[in-house]
Formats: sequence, C-alpha cells, structure tokens
Amino acid sequence: MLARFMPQVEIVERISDHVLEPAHAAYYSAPPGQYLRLFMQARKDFLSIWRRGDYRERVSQIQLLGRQVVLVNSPDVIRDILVKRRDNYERKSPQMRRALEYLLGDGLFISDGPTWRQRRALVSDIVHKDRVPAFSPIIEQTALEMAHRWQRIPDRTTIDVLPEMAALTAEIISRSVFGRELGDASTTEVSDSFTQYQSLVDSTNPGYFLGFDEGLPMVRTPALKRAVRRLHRVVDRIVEDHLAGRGSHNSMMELLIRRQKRNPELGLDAVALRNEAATIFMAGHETTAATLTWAWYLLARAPWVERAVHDEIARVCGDRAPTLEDLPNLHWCQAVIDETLRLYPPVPILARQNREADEIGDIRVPRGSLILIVPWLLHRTESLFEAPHEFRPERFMDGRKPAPYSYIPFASGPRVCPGQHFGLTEAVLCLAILAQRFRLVLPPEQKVVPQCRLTLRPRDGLPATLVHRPPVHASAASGATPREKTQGMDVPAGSCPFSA
Ligand code: HEM
Repeated sequence: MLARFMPQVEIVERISDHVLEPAHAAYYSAPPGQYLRLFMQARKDFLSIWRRGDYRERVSQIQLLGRQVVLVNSPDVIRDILVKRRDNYERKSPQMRRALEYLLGDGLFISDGPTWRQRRALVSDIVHKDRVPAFSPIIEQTALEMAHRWQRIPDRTTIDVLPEMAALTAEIISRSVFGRELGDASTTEVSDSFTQYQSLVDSTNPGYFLGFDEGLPMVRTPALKRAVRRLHRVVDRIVEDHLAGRGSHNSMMELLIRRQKRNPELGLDAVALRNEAATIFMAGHETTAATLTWAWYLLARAPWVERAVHDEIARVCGDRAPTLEDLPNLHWCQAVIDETLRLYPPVPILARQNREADEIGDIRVPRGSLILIVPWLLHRTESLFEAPHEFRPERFMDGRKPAPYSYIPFASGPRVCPGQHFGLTEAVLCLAILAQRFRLVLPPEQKVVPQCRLTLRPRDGLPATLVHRPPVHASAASGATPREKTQGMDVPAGSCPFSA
C-alpha cells in the first residue's frame, strides 16, 4: 500500500561522442494533485519532484496542506527577493532552522535579525577572500598529503570518492578553524558526527505544513543526541584550549576570540564560539566535499574534458605540484568546478520564510509562507543555459558568464556564502593537485543517483578505480615556475593525517 506513495526515482544519464548528460532525476510525472505522494517523495529526495514545467523561467505556487509554497525560478524575481526585498526574506525556512538548531544553536547559518547581522560581519571578515592566501598553504599541504597516501594505494584499487573528499575537506577546514593540533581522531569524530546528524534529521518538518508557523522542534532521538554530544565534546575542548591561550595562533577560532577580546559587546561566550566554529566547519566542509566528488564523477564520464584538464596542468605546472599562484592559469580546472556547481549545486535549495505578507509576481503570499529558490532548477533552465542538462565547462571559459542571478551556487544578496572564495580556491586547487597524479575511473554500468539531503550528494557514494598517472616529463613544463615549498609529492613521513 505504502509503496504506491513511495515511487522509485528514474535516473537519466546519456553519454555519446563528446556529449555527456550526467545523472539527474527524470521529470516527475505522477498525476497532479497527489500531494501525499509528492510529500513522501520529497522526504526521500527533494530533487525528484519537479515536473518539466518547473524547469522554466517563472514563478509558481502550490498549496501543501495548510501552507503556501512559492517556487521562484526567474532571475529578476530572485534578485527582488534576495537583494531588493531582502529584509522580508532574510529568514531561513523553519525546516532549515529546526533541522540544524540542535547542532548549531544560534550559529550564523540559521540565525536572523540582530544576532545574524552582528555575527555575519564577524564571520565574513574571518573567511573573507583577502584571508584566503593565508590559508592556502593548509589547502596545498593537506591535498599533497592525500596525494601521498593515494600514491601508496596499489594502482587500480577501488576507493569510494565521497568519503575520501569528505576526509580531505574536513581536514582542511578543521586545520583552518581549529588549528593544526586537532589531530586525526578528533577530525574524524567531528566529521563523522556531522555525517551521522545529517542522515538522521528530517528536513521536511510536517508540523509546519499542518499550521505551525515556526515548525515543530525535531524529536531528539538517542542517536541524534549521541551525534550532537560527540561533536560538542570535541569542539568545546578546542574552545576551552583557545580561551586558555593554548590554541593555534593563526586559526579562525583564534581570530574569533581576538575579535571578542577587542569588542566585548559581541558577547561571544564559549557556546557562541562553539556554534560559529561548528557552523563554519559544517558550511565549509560538506559543500566543498560534494563539489569535488561531483567533479570527479563528471571527469570520469567525459574523458575529452579530463584530457584537457591533464594537458593544462602539465602545461602550467610541469612536474611540480599546482599552487595558489597557478590558479589564474588553470582555466579548465576552474571551468570544470564552475560547471560542476551549475549541474550539482551542493546547496540545491534556498528556502526562506517571509516575515510580512507580500506579492511575488502576481501571486499573493501570506506571511510565513515557504519561498523556494532552487538552484537545481534554475541552473537547468533552457532559456538561461543552452543544453542545460549537458556537461559543458566551455560555457564558463573565454570570459563567458551566465546572466545575472541565473547562476547562484553560493546564493546571492546579504546571505551570500561568505566562504565563496575559500571554497572555490580549495576545490580548484585540490582538483588540480590530485588530477596531476591520478585518474578516477567509473565502470560504464555504474549507477550514480543524485540525492538531496541537507546537501546534494551521490546517494550511494562514488566507488571508483584509482589509477596512477605517469609522472609528467620536464619537456611538457613550458613556462612552469617551480616553487620550493610544494615541489614534488614528498611529505615528511608521519605527518600524513590520512595514514592508515
Ligand atoms: C563550494 C563550496 C561552497 C558552496 C557551494 C557554498 C554554498 C553556500 C550557500 C548556497 C550558502 C547560502 C545558503 C542559504 O542562503 O540558504 C552558504 C552559506 C554559508 N557558507 Fe558557504 N559554500 C561553500 C563553501 C563555504 C566555505 C569554504 C565556508 C567557510 C570557510 C562557507 C561558509 C558559509 C557560511 C558561514 C554561510 C552562512 C552565511 C549566512 O547565513 O550569512 N561556505 N554557502
């Protein structure tokens, strides 16, 4: 009986000569009006409920039980909401707030009003693009350590790319936020507890659709409590160490504490420090891990793009490892990440709740409605992107750019991702460093199923064969300028956090 309401998701993936339409859910085709079925499917995967018509530039609405849901898929109206009328739409949806409040408290990602304004200025400054060069040695070194570990894995071994990328980005963000001294065991503890939390939360909040404007608090099951306790235990210890002057001097945590000492009116006590640190960790780790995983999938399915990436890295870097200074010349690597973020935006849904009644297009919207801006749909809208389901990194090359507000993997307006430059730098650099030495190969018959939980990931991970690439000969290194610091792949023995 229930099976009728839990339909299987049909996945489309097409590959032919130099054309790749990577995995995505087929258009939803159940008869209109079956809201229970729609709701059940959304609980399973939010990206599989869209009809062909939803992939058009327009504003539409549905009534889901007692709640109006407005879907905004037009760049002009998105600008209106995220920028021009931002005060009315600054607030995250009750689903998002309720799903994360237990873990993040009043952390920036889910706070609003005066708390959000004050913390936003603080956190933006700490992860700002001007600080990225200071953190880039952490990115380079950690990616090289992973390359070093991969080097020791026998050629053509199967690995799961998703947890590998999650470990890489967790280590990078953890060293950036907490400092180097966190240690393997604690990093694993932090990232495992996030993963577990994500698998346990229900982000649909049925109570909201039944009339509770603020949604209902999530049931705190023993498993959920354990995940939160694990995370808080590690982060609290780090906060304590930093407050006692035992922390790493260049970490983001230290910057937060210094700022608090200079501006006591910020009122950042130990719990607020934990909330902001956990927020930056979560926001910066999941998203970049998903981006890199999807990029490997796309490269594996589009060998013609993979070749262009390899040629470019060889031309720009020769046999030394890519560094921050190379990024302006790694056009293919950059375009692959840009196109990955278009096809698989790690945050595929931006959900807001309007404070006051309003009109969006010609739709009257009562206060407390659910406003959905869905980068997944927007980025695949035909009037905005030619052949929108196809993987074509070239659309981001030679100065070509999408139309304003049609490409928003980092959102836009005052709540735009403050870690955008950090995330982009990290993704391009990690891809270049690893792609220089390795390929990841997927069997043609392997099914990849995109699934949206809090972020967009391949549902069953991404098992792939790790293939070692031969070293590049110096003759390919035209114009490469070696830099002593990260030359070659040698990393001191024992310093690798990924060593088994
Ligand atoms: C490719 C990587 C990343 C992507 C695609 C991404 C995407 C996003 C998006 C879409 C939002 C807004 C969500 C919404 O409005 O509902 C966001 C917010 C945020 N991101 Fe990122 N992000 C990435 C990397 C990072 C990194 C590396 C950091 C930190 C170092 C970071 C820190 C944050 C924070 C703190 C917020 C909350 C901002 C606020 O609510 O004011 N992100 N991110």
